Amino acid sequence: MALAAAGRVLLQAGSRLGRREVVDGARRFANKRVEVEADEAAGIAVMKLKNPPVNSLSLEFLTEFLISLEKLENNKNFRGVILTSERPGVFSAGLDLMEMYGRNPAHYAEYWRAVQELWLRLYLSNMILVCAINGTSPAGGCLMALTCDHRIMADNPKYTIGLNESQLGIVAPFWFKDNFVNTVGYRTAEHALQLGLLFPPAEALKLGIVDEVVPEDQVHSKAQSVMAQWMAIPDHSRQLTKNMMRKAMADNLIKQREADIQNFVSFISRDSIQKSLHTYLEKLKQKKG
Ligand SMILES: CC/C=C\C/C=C\C/C=C\C=C\CC(=O)SCCNC(=O)CCNC(=O)[C@H](O)C(C)(C)COP(=O)(O)OP(=O)(O)OC[C@H]1O[C@@H](n2cnc3c(N)ncnc32)[C@H](O)[C@@H]1OP(=O)(O)O
Repeated sequence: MALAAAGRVLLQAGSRLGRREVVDGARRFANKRVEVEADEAAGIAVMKLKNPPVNSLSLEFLTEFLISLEKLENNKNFRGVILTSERPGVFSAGLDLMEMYGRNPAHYAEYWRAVQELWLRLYLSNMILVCAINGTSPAGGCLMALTCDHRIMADNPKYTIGLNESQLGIVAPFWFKDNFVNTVGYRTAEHALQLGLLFPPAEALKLGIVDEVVPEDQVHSKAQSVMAQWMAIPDHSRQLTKNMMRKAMADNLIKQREADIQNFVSFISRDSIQKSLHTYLEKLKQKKG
């Protein structure tokens, strides 16, 4: 119920944005920040993140992404989604720092609800989610990948993935942490989260953050072939199994969703945390100069 209500709010927000949907022969639809190549006959869609320059998860991006995902969820012909970036090199730079810096508490609360919604929708999706990680994927970008059923990363040592929040002076929320612990195990998570480590593909594979590392030009074909394997499993048994594995963790957030929002708002509003974010943003700018 809570999920459905939040979804409606996002849909309303989406229509307020007034984006015109572009339909290309029923096989492709797009809003400004997400491109969907939908092969209804095959039952597979490719969702490409396209929020330049670095696919940060801004409020507008989250709204558009959730609307696109919901369209696919509502069409029973779609059984699988491949998530990837329209801009190879960066899968996603994670949460948009500008949504968490210098804003007011009401904005922080609205933003955090949308971030929660993204995680819940992806984590509990009945569809098969395969992540084709064709670039760097820190923090919230890594979280998106962690919600998927299978992760394939491009074999480029320049790309990294992980939860680096502590390097920014912020803390990965408990549900980021739970998703990570369930993927890599407690000790690895404890170590990586405290240090805010980002891992290149070979190490990410060793730790189980990703399931496969393949040459960069094969990420998409590999994602398609993995999807074909998963599609061969009957939906009902796969979905019931997925739900059995994931429901408890998602319920843990659902039951304390409002408290989590309040925690986030009071944490992110602290002067010391705003100062840390300021320093980090300056560092990002200086890197350029
Ligand atoms: C007690 C606890 C209670 C509650 C929990 C509390 C808090 C939890 C809070 C939050 C959790 C947050 C999770 C996150 O996802 S935080 C985001 C982490 N992301 C990063 O650290 C990535 C930062 N970016 C980079 O490292 C690089 O940009 C890159 C490697 C992704 C890409 O490098 P490039 O060289 O290709 O591009 P840049 O020149 O660096 O960037 C271009 C442009 O984009 C801006 N930018 C980069 N990342 C972000 C971002 N995440 N959000 C907003 N903007 C971003 C960057 O500043 C440049 O802007 P300008 O062109 O200079 O304007």
